[in-house]
Amino acid sequence: MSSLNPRAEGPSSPPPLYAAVSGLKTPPPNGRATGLYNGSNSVSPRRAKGEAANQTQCRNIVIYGWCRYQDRGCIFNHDTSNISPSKNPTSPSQSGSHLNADMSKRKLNVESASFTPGQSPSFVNAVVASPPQSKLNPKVLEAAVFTPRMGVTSATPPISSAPLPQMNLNLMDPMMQGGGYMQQEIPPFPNLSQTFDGMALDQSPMPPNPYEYTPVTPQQHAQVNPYAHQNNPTDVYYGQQSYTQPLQYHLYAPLGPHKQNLLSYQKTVHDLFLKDHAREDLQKKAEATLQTLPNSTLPNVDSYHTLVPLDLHTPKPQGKNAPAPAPSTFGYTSWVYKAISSKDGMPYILRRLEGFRLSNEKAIRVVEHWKRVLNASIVTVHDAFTTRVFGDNSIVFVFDYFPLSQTLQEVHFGPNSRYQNRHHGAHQNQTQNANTEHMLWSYIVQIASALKTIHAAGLAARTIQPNKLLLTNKNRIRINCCSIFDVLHFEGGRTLLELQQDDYIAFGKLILSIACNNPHAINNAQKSMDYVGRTFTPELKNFLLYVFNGPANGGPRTMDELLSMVSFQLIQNFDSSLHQNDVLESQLSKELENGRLVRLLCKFGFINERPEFAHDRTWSETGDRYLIMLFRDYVFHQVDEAGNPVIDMVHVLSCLNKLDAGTDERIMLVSRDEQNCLIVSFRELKRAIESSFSELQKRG
Ligand SMILES: Nc1ncnc2c1ncn2[C@@H]1O[C@H](COP(=O)(O)OP(=O)(O)OP(=O)(O)O)[C@@H](O)[C@H]1O
Repeated sequence: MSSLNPRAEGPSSPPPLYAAVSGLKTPPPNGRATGLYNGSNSVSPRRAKGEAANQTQCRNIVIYGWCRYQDRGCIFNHDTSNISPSKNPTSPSQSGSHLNADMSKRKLNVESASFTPGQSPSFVNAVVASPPQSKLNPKVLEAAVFTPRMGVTSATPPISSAPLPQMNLNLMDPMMQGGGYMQQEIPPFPNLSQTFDGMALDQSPMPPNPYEYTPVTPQQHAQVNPYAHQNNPTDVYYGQQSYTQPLQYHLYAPLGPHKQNLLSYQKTVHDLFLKDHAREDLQKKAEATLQTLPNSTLPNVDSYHTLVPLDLHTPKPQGKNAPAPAPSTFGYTSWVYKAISSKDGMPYILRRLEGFRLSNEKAIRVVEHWKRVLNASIVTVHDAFTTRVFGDNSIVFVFDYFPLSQTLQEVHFGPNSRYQNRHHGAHQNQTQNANTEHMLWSYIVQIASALKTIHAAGLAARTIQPNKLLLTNKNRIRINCCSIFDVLHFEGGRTLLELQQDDYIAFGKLILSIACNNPHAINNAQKSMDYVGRTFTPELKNFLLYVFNGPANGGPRTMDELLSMVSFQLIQNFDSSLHQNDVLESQLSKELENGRLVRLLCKFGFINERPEFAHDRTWSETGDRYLIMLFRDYVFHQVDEAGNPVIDMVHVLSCLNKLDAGTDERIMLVSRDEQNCLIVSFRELKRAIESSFSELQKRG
């Protein structure tokens, strides 16, 4: 992979309080490395033949100035007197901003060795803790941290009892630290086994040894899979259970179902977001919901305003002398409006029946019963009232609104139906038949579920017909206009049992007509049933025979009997809907954090390049702003070795997510003139952005 350098112009040398590190390896390609450097010379320096171990300088002393194993069996020499102060990174004399004066001679260039992610933490420890102008052999800097082999294992005290190096989380405060990032004791890898909710930190013993060196074979180098969890302490992002990182719920997690033809670590940008067709569908629905009618003369009705007529395909009378329109299913001219409720701001459907006079007050109270009937396959009715705002006596029913829904009449038998070319008895291939049957069973299960609820509530649907079933999504239907017939025919004189039995027959007629793709299939019932028998499975025919003829014993049809007949289909439909749920949840998870990222980008935008503060030293030259500027380059302005812009959305998203999560992963920021490098964690960057933003707010 090619090495990437930020552009060689723009923000150059940092303000002095940031100590720089020069002569480092090039930054990670695309900055996406999640691990730490493991240079090519990462093997431990060997002792000269014959040299006693206790004569060999302990490498932890050389690098860190101390060895945590000194009193616990480390067999190497811990005498610090022969180490020059310049080699001791904790020496105050070496800290501070003046370090960067000499040390940026070696520029980064494309010849620099590339960064290899996922390795030992030694590199950053070494680099951050060691002043670059020291006389240390660079190989020492690059060497893996040395872990002494303990003499007698059984006598070794548990690691947890050893004092851990003191952590100072206030890494960014140059006053406190006297040297910016250079002087920081790198906190050990988070020890603790954190509970899953990320709240309680378990301070129990046995933290992992942060300095442990895990050898990596060349083969492993070649096959580094950034998503693999190898129980390696450097895998802080991909193996979180084992570590005490706060739970990284800010990061996008790859929920299934997944594409099979990609390698396990490959992703496309589209994989990170909602599928295009789902987005388009939702956007169209949102647009339809918000649609208004320009220059509308429609009145406000009760507490509903912004009426938009929806049943435009049905010709309606225009003007006083226009001929009377054909009565609707309900025997009255019917109007369907989308309207917004001023009570809750939600869209609803108002179905107005023109010229209806309510003769019995009790009739409209039936709607109260219906309001309590809740089923996913029923369009819920919310209210009913009479009104004269249209200049006549009208009754209005209020229903849930499902944007861009169509009736089954329109979908299967309308002029624009995609099923219109299939005529009754026309030859269809096996796949088409299987698809049609799948759809029919889906309809059957949903209607049966709705009828079960309705009948159990002591009501009858009375509107099982193609123009009163709404298709609100693929194969997703709902019974519409429930309650209307109950109000209109309140004193109809028919028993509940009769009405419920009628529901079964209407159910059968609907399924038969869709199966035969003919709205009048029932007119030639025998021929239609023969067609169903030839084309579909025997279960479908048996279902139709049951709803048309009733049980063999001549008794009334019951929902329980019907449901037991279709139980296998119920299970299959349930399974499909669970799959669908999984798909939707996976889609949802992709959009989960978008708002968060937009907020983060807004903060970036507010902070960066503020011309009015360009000459304000307290704003433009303090460390935070410089750091944020370099980070902006790191995220957005990467170039390849030929100087071409690298447009890598995944890199941007991954950086922003880690930034917002404030992870401890460190990255190297390089000034545009390549004179200065900073090694900084996302946690520090997050703190810088937060403090800059709050300072901006104070000034605002
Ligand atoms: N609850 C609803 N949510 C969204 N749109 C609806 C709803 N109810 C009806 N519609 C829309 O109104 C249109 C007309 O519905 P309607 O029930 O009046 O059908 P119709 O074929 O005109 O029946 P009728 O002959 O009884 O008037 C439907 O195509 C649908 O787009």
